Amino acid sequence: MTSPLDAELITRVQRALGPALPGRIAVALSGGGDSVALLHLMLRALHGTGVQLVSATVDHGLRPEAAAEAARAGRLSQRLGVPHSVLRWHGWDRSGNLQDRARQARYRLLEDWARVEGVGMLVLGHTADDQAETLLMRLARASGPAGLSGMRPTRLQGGLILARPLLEIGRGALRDYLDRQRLTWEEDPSNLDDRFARVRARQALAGLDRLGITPEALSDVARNMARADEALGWAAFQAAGELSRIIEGCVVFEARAFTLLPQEIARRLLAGAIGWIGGLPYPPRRASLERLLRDLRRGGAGTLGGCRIFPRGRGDDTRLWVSREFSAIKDLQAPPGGLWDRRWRLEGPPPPPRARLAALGPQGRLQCPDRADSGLPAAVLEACPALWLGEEVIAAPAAGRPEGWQLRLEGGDTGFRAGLLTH
Ligand SMILES: Nc1ncnc2c1ncn2[C@@H]1O[C@H](COP(=O)(O)OP(=O)(O)OP(=O)(O)O)[C@@H](O)[C@H]1O
Repeated sequence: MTSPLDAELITRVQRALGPALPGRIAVALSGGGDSVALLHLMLRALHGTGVQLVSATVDHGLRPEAAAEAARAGRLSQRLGVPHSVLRWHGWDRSGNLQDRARQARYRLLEDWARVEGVGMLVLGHTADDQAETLLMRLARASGPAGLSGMRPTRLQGGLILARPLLEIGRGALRDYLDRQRLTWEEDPSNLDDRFARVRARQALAGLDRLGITPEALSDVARNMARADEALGWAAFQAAGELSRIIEGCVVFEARAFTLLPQEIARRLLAGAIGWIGGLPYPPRRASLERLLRDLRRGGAGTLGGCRIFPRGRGDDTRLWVSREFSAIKDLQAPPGGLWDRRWRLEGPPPPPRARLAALGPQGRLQCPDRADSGLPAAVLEACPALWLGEEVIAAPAAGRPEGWQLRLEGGDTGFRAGLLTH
């Protein structure tokens, strides 16, 4: 018999998973209470669907008892009829922040394993309490709507769906479930270590309850913010369609219309353009972007994230260019057929031996007598790729010297606009 409390949890998990399920789903099983509850609830939520469940535990090899814990998690999984794998991390080279490195390694190991196993969805045991702690930590960083959206319930990562079906369920309800099912779990000692911001956030949350700031309320805030963030992304996408063009890999805005945009939309467009051109792993910081926007609104220029941002033209014809910054790529080289600056290829006849791709730069620009015909600003030309042999430019298609060569933007020029929807 399924109790009403259990039935409600199962329904909430089913609703979070959605109707379109892949043939194989994997549970990231740390062995802690949340993911043990997740494994058990997934089994019941998927009963009768024909979906095959598997699980894996990452042994980071950082605590002596970790291997035994992973083995215990494995035995529990097998006992429930769910095939289990242990994934070992050997990679810490004592550089960087251990927690961060371990987390990145964990996600990578789990994702790689899931792909090999033919898994379409990997589920993680983050709860409403984890979400609330994340939100508190982001408040401390004065995040905007994107940051305050917290962790997303689902995310597509290289063809694999990462899902968090417990994200709106409190840890307390899960502990009660574990007790009712007589399931046992491991306590992670780092959960009590208040050197970690997350642990301090958890302790602070206990005091906020009296104000009605509960994990559930914060998790609702995250959901509301996610919707607002999505709408802002959509508005930025629309605005980009109306007032931007891609020219030689630069994003070019109509300056007047750009300065009339709401600040948040202008900030997103600028962050999107800089992210796309500069290939940054993280968007530029909000404060730097706002400073730059203020300068641009006054007719100024600036550099940020390996890009140069400047106005050109007069009156209503003024355009705002976001271009690669020459000094950020001046030492970058690639073989002629290779990818240069992550996004450019030069296609053409067989190149002479020892030819190389590099930025045209100020020296190269002077070797292109027809450069003015391109109508491109000097800063743009200097940051464009050219084919060099020693000190000589042998082709620079953007600067009026194609010599049978063509520049191609890897992935086309839709990346800028598409990125506005996903960030
Ligand atoms: N060692 C592990 N092996 C397998 N899955 C794990 C492991 N550690 C964590 N997970 C998965 O990640 C979920 C969240 O755990 P935890 O909050 O410790 O991880 P995290 O990835 O560090 O979270 P965050 O990204 O919020 O820092 C767990 O419920 C579980 O599904």
